Amino acid sequence: MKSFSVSARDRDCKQGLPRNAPPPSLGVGDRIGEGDSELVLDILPPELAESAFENMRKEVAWNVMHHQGGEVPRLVAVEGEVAADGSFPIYRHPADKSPALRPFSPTVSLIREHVQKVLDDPVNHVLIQHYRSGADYISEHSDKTIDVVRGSKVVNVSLGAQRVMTLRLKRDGVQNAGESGAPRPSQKIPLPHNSMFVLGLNTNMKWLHAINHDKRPIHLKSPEETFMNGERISLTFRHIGTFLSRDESCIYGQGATGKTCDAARPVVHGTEEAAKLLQAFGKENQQSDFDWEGAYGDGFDVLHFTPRDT
Ligand SMILES: O=C(O)CCC(=O)C(=O)O
Ligand SMILES: [Fe+2]
Repeated sequence: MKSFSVSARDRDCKQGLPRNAPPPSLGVGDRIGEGDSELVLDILPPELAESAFENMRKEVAWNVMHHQGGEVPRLVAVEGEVAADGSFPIYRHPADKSPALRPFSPTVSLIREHVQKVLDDPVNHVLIQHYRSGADYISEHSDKTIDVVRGSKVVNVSLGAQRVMTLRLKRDGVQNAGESGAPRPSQKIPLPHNSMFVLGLNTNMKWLHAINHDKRPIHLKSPEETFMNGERISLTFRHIGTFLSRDESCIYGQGATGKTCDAARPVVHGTEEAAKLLQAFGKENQQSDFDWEGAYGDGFDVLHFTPRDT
């Protein structure tokens, strides 16, 4: 992908902004995060961008997802590439239970083709999220990379109302943090309709990202922000390297203990394994020098997590 020079705004950010300065608003051509992330506009041809939202409303199997016993504040769906033998990719992250993966639906398939062309890399899994209004949001987090093919990038396609992606340096990455209470550098990236935000794994390691809620009254919002009645659909495409067998009894690949299809092992249901993986997820959220090999390298064969841990 293209790389961009450091903008004046970013230099300010790296040197530490005055305590009350608002975070810089970044876009195309700016250095975002660690410089391995970028915003791409007009990712889909106009006809597809125009029809995709309404088609996905009908074609996608929307679910309510739970985390720590409560409903997450947006609707979600999971789709992916199902192999001839029925095996399929899994993306594990702290949720009480993720929706079942379905094969790519027609409109999502078309979007995926454009993403792969622009990214010049394959993606085989998508988490689709419907932010029904400005009240829906996703809390600050790092994407969990146990199952994401190492060195690949995560992509967020935005359709509908413009929302803002906020990046914030992890606490342990801030110089003189602690007693002095140094402010944590933060960046805001408005995500317009028909754009693609590319999250590099280095940025994911050092920064947290969120779509904060936006409860401003409608008259304070721009036409871009009230487009589609304030609703937004995002598609988070990933290249996943961990797979489940058709009947979900066996697991193999990058994030499992058996690294190849032949070495597939039974899925583990033990709470101890789940607690260990949740602890590793917690580290990935907190540590800007997260040791992937140390935390995930041996692999985990658990699928479901209990509500209490992370
Ligand atoms: O909705 C978005 O653009 C962000 C989604 C996200 O961060 C995630 O699914 O991990
Ligand atoms: Fe994310």
